[in-house]
Parts: sequence; structure tokens; C-alpha cells
Amino acid sequence: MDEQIRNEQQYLDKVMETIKKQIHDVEADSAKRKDEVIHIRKHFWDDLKVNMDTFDDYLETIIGMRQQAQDLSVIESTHKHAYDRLERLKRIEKSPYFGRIDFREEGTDDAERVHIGVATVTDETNENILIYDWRAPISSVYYDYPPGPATYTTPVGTIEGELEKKWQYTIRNGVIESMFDTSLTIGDEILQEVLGQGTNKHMQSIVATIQRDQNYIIRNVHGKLLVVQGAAGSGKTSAALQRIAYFLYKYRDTLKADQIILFSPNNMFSNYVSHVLPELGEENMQQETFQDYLDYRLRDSFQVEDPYDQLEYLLEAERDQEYATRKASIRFKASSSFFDGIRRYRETLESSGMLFRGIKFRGKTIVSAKEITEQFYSEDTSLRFLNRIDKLKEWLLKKIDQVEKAEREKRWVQDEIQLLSKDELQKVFNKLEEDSFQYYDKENQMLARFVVRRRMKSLRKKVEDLAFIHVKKLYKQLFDSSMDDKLWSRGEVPAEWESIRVLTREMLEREELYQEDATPFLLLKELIQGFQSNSSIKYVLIDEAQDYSIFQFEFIKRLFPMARMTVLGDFNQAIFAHSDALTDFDALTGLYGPDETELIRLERSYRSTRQIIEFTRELVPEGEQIKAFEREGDQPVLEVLDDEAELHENIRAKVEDFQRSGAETVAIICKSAAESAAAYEALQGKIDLTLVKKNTEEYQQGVVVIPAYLAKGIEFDSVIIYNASAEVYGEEHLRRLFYTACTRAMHQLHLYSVGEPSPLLGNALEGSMLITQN
Ligand SMILES: Nc1ncnc2c1ncn2[C@@H]1O[C@H](COP(=O)(O)OP(=O)(O)OP(=O)(O)O)[C@@H](O)[C@H]1O
Repeated sequence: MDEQIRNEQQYLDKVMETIKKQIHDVEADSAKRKDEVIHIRKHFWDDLKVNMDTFDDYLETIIGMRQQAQDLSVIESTHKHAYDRLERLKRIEKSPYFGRIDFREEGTDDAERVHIGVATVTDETNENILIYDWRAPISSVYYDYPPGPATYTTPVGTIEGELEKKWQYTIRNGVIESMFDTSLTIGDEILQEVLGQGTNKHMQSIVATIQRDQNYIIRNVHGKLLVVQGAAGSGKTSAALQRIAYFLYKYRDTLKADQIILFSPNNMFSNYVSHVLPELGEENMQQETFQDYLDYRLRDSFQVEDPYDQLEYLLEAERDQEYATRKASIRFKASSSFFDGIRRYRETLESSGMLFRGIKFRGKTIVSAKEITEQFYSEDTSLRFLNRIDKLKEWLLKKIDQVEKAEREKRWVQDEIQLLSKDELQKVFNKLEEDSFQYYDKENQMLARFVVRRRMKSLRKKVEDLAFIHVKKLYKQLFDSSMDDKLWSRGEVPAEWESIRVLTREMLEREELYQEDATPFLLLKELIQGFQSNSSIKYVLIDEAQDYSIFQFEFIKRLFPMARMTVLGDFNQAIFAHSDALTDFDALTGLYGPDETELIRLERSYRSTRQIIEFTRELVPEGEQIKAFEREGDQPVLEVLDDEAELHENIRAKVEDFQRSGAETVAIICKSAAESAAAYEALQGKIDLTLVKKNTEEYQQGVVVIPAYLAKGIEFDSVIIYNASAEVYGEEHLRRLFYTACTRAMHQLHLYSVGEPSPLLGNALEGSMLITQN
């Protein structure tokens, strides 16, 4: 083995030497190019013969300018390329690879040694590859096979052969610290080591230890929709991020990072995952929360309730009649029935029911809502709805033209002309010089024209933006009892429909929009005014996808018509009311059809120790399917206490305990923001801690108090469940929230209960997965 390490170290030294030399060369080259760029920029005009005397001179000048600009752009782009290469080389200089396969291609005698790292490195002749990028076709053998027969796919076909050996290395600072022959070792030492480490301020890349099923997700480029249903901690987010890196490599000539968008649950999560791609030498994709998008699109119309306020209401509000209505409303408005209902509603508007705003100018109606309605329904009904809207807009703009002409003669115009500033007058006269005189025989006429046009500008803009369509009222009309027969067949609406109608109308009268109404409202708006879509996005990835309704998926699909979609989620963590009854992503098959859809399950969980996984999987139905990665730790503990004073004292001591054992991140996870605020208040003087709120941007190290729904997608060395009592987690619908909270723990999990423990713990208590202390 020593001999092997020595040999390998020699190879490593050679590779590092090459990288060092390349860094030196690129640096020298890059400095030269930089000088060139500066020179061209400085002397752009000196080197150019500007002569406009004749048409030929003019043409020559233009061509010269173009040529100069082109040269500059080529050098600049080469410079950027070199800079990226330099960054990449520097990043891998001291740890250039992490694995090796000895692969013998069929029909050959000798196995090729393929070293695998984060970026490709070739020798000075550029002919021999010293390190293969982990995304290269041959590298997939490293992730997919144990020693034995193996194949991989290249653009020209499938290569078959024998994987003779597979090595894993840990290299630090240019020294091989360990190397494992995977055919001899049991288990995955490197993965053990990686998972045993503490949390980081940011999520880490997993390229050295990608597992086979994860690799399948990362490299899957078949259909339009890839759905990944995976247990908590099974690497869904990790797979999504490495998948993006894979796309950026595979399609590097045509795909840019900003053509990929990742929908994440909140800004703290976005921040948490934002280092993975740069660590892999790639630029970050766009990241958005769906809420940000809704806010952006609806900010002019409404203050939209955010999803966390909706959740907080569902967790903490009194369980009265209104609560039941709201819950039913949330479910129904997220359903495909409601989606179809809205589409039917739009169709009925073709023949009647459109609602418009009258158009006023200086307090006087120019075109009344009634006239607009009459005009709309007098148009040729065989035209497509959106064309009719367009024609109506043109008709209104013409009306505005007429009014504009007539207004120029009015007295107010003369008054306003008197008030024009010097600058404004100058502006009008400048224009006069540009325009032909013949249109403006009188100066005053021109000023009048200026004044009226200026006043009408915003009106015109409103008409252009179709603001004369009363979408708010149209949405409200959807909840009018008169629509029932037209829109809904028997049994399609929930039993609470009557009270949902009232609740929704009251909300709209207050000029508010609940979270559950935001996407439906936007859909209706788009069906009537035309869809805003973004065709430049080629890949959309949706993480924590169990939190999206089928309605929202439909919407995202329309929004990005040219994109392929990757959807990753776990229904055991579906904490929003609209999704708490769903158990799988089957409904998504309808989105692009079965031929374009592939579903993959990830069952092994990597985040937590075996003991934590064996406990948490007892909390959910069919939890036995979740497999633990064999990493040992302490058994989770449930401690039952008498009162809150005791609870806070115990938490203080426990946090100290965890920190003494090396935990860098400790989360005290609560049910809601309300419970978190109370816990924070009580613990503040005892422990140095931070309260995480919905607008917290950064993942915090140290001790945090956090509501379970904000801890989604992230992880902590040690987790304390603040109060797992029957009083707090008494209701069945909190099971998934409770599971989400417990699965955030990597190494240690401790639950407290003031008084009787939650019935949700039932199976786990009986199965002795949990040590109980009274
Ligand atoms: N192949 C792997 N190698 C190393 N670490 C891994 C691997 N797969 C997952 N992990 C680690 O497991 C943890 C959980 O991964 P990740 O957050 O991607 O899971 P998830 O399925 O998105 O979880 P959740 O649904 O709970 O949010 C992370 O620390 C991640 O780095």
C-alpha cells in the first residue's frame, strides 16, 4: 500500500507541476491581453481614420470602426475565458482529483488510468488528459459501477469494458492523505468521513461521493420533466445543483447559467446553496422564490399575503368556522378543478360578463365602461379572445386621439402653457427644429399639442397595459352565485363553497389577496390579458416541490414555454395546507404527458446518523422504505418535563452539552413563528442565540431558534425539538411538519415535551427508537 501511495503521490506531483505551469502561462498570457485591451480602448480613435467627406470615406470609416470594435470584443472574450480558466486551475491546484478508475475498454489489453476531478487538465502537448472532469462521459463509470463489467455512453455510442479498480482519495494541500481501493473496503469510507463532518455556513458540493441513483438524476437529459421523490436528506438539493453543473458542462457552447432558474423555498435557502456552483467552477443559476415572482407581478394590484403568514394562520389561529372555511378554500384553490374552472370562466367571458373600467380625462368620462362593453361584444366573436382585446385597445387609443385633438382648443391648455418652464419650452422648440415646419405653422398650436400629449401620456400607457379591464372585479365575479351553474358541475366544488365565496369576496373588498388566491388571480389576469412568458429559460428546477400546487406547476410551465423541468420533493415534508393530503407526484404526469415524464425515487438518506433515521422514519407512513446510510451516532432522546421553567433550564444545559461535543450549529426548532418568538424571549438571557424569522437572509452558525417551516431544506449538527408535547403537536395534520423538524438533525437529536408527549410519536415510542427520560 505504501508503495501505491508513493506512486500515486508521484503522479499527483506531476499533475500539480503541470497545473502550476499552466497557471503561470495563463497569467502571463492574460497580462498581455489585458494590456492589449487597455491599448485598444485608449487608442480606439487614434488608430481609426475618420473621414466623412464622401460616401466612400464614410463607408470606410464605419467599416474601420466595426473592425476595431470586433477585435476588442474578441480579445475581451478571450481574456474572460482565460480568467475563468485561471480561477479553475487555482482552485484545483492543491487537490486536483478525488478518484481514479482503471478501465479496460473491450478489445484492448491494458486498462487506462482515469483520474477524476472537478475540471479537465491536459498535459503540455494538449493530447493526454491528466484529469477528467467529473462530468465527462467516462467519469460516469466511477459513480455507476463497482469493479467488474461497466459501460458508459458517449455522443458516438456506448463503450463497453471492464472496471478493474476504483480508487478514492483524500488529498489535502498537495499530499495524499488516504486512498481506498473500493473493491477491498467495505462501506464507503470517504462518504463516511464527509458525512461525519460538521455543518458549514454553506452547502458543499458532493462530486467526490455522488451515489449511483443520484448520478442517474444528475445526468438524465431525456424527457421534458424529471420528477424526483426522495426521502429527507437523500440528496435532492445536492443532485439538483450538480445537475445544473452537468448541464453547464454538457451544453457549454450553447447554454449560459442565466438560462437556468432554480425555484427555492426562501432566501435563506438560496443563500445556503449559493456556493455549490462557484465551488465547481461554474456561474450560479438564477434563483427565485415563487413568492418573489408573485409579488413582482401583482405588486401594482395587491399586497399579497406571503406563504408563511398563511401557514402561521393555519398553525396558530383558533379552530373556528372561518378556519375550516379557509382550509377548504386553500385546498380547492390549489386543485386542478379550480384551474379548469378558471379556464371555463374565461371562455364564458367570450359571450358575456366582461367588466371594464370607464376612461376618464380630467375628471370627465371619455368612454364609459358600458360603451367599452358594448364595443367589445359588438366585435366579431369568431376572432380569438386576445385578438378581440387587442382590437378593443386600438379602438380606445383612437378615441383618445380624437379627445386629444379636441382638448387642444380648451382653455385649460392655454393656462398650462403659461406655466411651462424655460426648460420645457426649450424642449418643445428643439423638437420643432427636428421636425418639419410644415406641421406646425403656429408656435402656440405646437405648445398646446405638447401640453395635452403630456397630460394624456399616463392614460395612453394605461390603455396600452390593458388596465381598462377590471381584472379584480372579474376575479370577484368568479365567486358570484350567478356563476355557479355556468362553471361548476355537481360535486366539483367543496361542501364549504358557499362560505368560501363569502370569505373570498370579503377579502377582495378589503383590497387584499390571500396566498391561495395569488396564483389563480394571476392566471385569470393572464388568460384575459395575454400570457407573459420567458422563452430564454431552458431549464427550470423546482426544489421542495411538494409545497407547490398542481396549479402552480401549470403556471410555471406556461411561464417558461421552452424549458425542461426538474421537480424535486418529498411529500412527507408537505407542510402547506394545499398539499397536506397529497402523497405523490403522479398528478404531474399530466403536465407534459407520460412519454415526456420520468419519475425517480431516492430512498437512502445521507444527512442523519442511522439512529436518527431509524427514529424519524417511524413518524411517517411507509417510512420503512427509507434507508439509512450506515453512520453511527447517539440514539435520539425524548425528555418529558413538568413545566417551562424546567424546559428552559434543560435546553440551556443541553446546548452546552452539544457544543462541548463539537456541534457548531444547534437549532432549537419550534412549531411556528409565534412559538419561536416565545422560546427566544425565554432563552435569550441564558444562551447566546439568534432568532430566525421569515425575512432572515443568511444561514446562521451557532445556536438558532427557528420555526420548522423555515428550517426546510437546511440542516444542523444538533437539533432540539422545543416542545414535542401533545398540546403543541396534537393534530394529525402536523405530522409532516414534525417530521420535517426532526429530519434537520445530522448528528444529534433531542426532543423535549412539557407534559404528555405528542401522539405523533406513537410508533417510535413503542419501537424503542427513542430513549425516554422522565
Ligand atoms: N452523495 C453524497 N455525498 C456526500 N454528501 C451527500 C451526498 N448526498 C447527500 N449528501 C449530504 O446529505 C445532506 C442532505 O442532502 P440534501 O440537502 O441535498 O438532501 P435533500 O434530499 O434535499 O433533503 P431535504 O428534503 O431534507 O431538504 C447534505 O449535507 C448533503 O451534502
